[in-house]
Amino acid sequence: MANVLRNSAKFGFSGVLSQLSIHSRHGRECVSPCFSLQQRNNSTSPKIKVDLDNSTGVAVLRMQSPPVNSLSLDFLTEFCINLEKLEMDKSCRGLIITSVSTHTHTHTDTDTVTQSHKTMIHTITPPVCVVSQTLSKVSSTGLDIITLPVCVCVCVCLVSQTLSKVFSAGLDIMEMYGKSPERCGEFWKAVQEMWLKLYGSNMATIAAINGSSPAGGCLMSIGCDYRIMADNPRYSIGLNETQLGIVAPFWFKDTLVNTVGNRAAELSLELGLLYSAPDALKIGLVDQLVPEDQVLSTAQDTMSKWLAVPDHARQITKSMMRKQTIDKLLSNREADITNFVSFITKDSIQRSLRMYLEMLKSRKA
Ligand SMILES: CCCCC/C=C\CCCC/C=C/C(=O)SCCNC(=O)CCNC(=O)[C@H](O)C(C)(C)COP(=O)(O)OP(=O)(O)OC[C@H]1O[C@@H](n2cnc3c(N)ncnc32)[C@H](O)[C@@H]1OP(=O)(O)O
Repeated sequence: MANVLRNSAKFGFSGVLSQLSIHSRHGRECVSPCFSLQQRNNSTSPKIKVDLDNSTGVAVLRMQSPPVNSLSLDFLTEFCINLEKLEMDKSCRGLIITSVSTHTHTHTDTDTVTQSHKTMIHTITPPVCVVSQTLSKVSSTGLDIITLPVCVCVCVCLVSQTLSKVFSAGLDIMEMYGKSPERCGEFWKAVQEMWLKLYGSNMATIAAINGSSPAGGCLMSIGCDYRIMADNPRYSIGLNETQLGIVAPFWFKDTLVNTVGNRAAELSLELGLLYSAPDALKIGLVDQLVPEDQVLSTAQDTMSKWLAVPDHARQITKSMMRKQTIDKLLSNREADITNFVSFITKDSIQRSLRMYLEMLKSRKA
């Protein structure tokens, strides 16, 4: 654990703050007034909202990065900053990780809002000037000209963008597709950092899984001490990397083995299985199923049981269980980054990723 904390110190606040996103994948701007507003609301960053209840010592970290809480470099950086802050806050003993179902984003100055199926104008706060316009836009193929209705809002307006029913869609595939080796290396280092901080956390951690949680989303869940999942037939969870033509790294595999045992992990990884909530419960991938509207309250009740155990005893025991797995990555970090970069930049892997992305989009169409 100490190793983990020492290591994370390298990723100090000033360094990570300077990496904070200015643009999300969806081209939305996060300007500094938005950040300060979030701070007043006890949130520490735009893609993640954290509420620490000082009376219980329990923090709830809500992922709010539409459309699917994918783990981009920006997202991972913010996640690590938040974890680091909570870890250093002696009043925080427990952490619940979940996804919000609605994301509120603040825009300032002149802003263009495109009304798509995932975006709607939620509130417009006066003083505001709304001008209806027609926007001509060249599609990504460069062939079609499409016309979209837009509203141009001057001054301040609040926009609400709905998240899919996901906990997290895992690593942001766009971070692995068509990127330079340097950028891939930077991204992979952030993925490692997220796992090291979470798996090695001194806090008691509970994943309140209120949506689908494939691949990296599953890694985040099994990085916690306990998992409560919504009993919803639409949701699934698992390390499905092989289905994308990619391979789960050894520390993903080790975390899964530590959670469900060797045989279930072997089947699960080789076949790239995504489990329904009841099947995930059966193999021990999650610990408890509850109706969707009770996921967070159950996590809070469960957390009080975890916090009834004296911290030092729980932490030393956790370290004893996880240290070997953590140390294995710590002593192979650079080699793991090199492996990832050379694997992911291969033409054949890039082709697999492209086909997978196309499949995701065509499925929607
Ligand atoms: C031998 C040595 C090995 C060394 C190491 C090497 C290898 C690397 C290992 C890498 C490990 C990788 C881990 C990962 O996490 S990979 C990501 C895996 N994730 C998935 O497979 C999930 C894909 N997504 C879905 O299944 C669904 O989107 C959903 C999460 C179930 C939600 O479904 P739904 O509500 O219907 O939403 P849509 O499918 O319509 O998606 C909305 C938009 O979001 C885009 N999307 C979805 N997932 C991702 C993602 N992971 N990254 C980026 N973008 C994503 C989707 O395309 C839609 O975009 P659009 O609106 O622009 O069309």
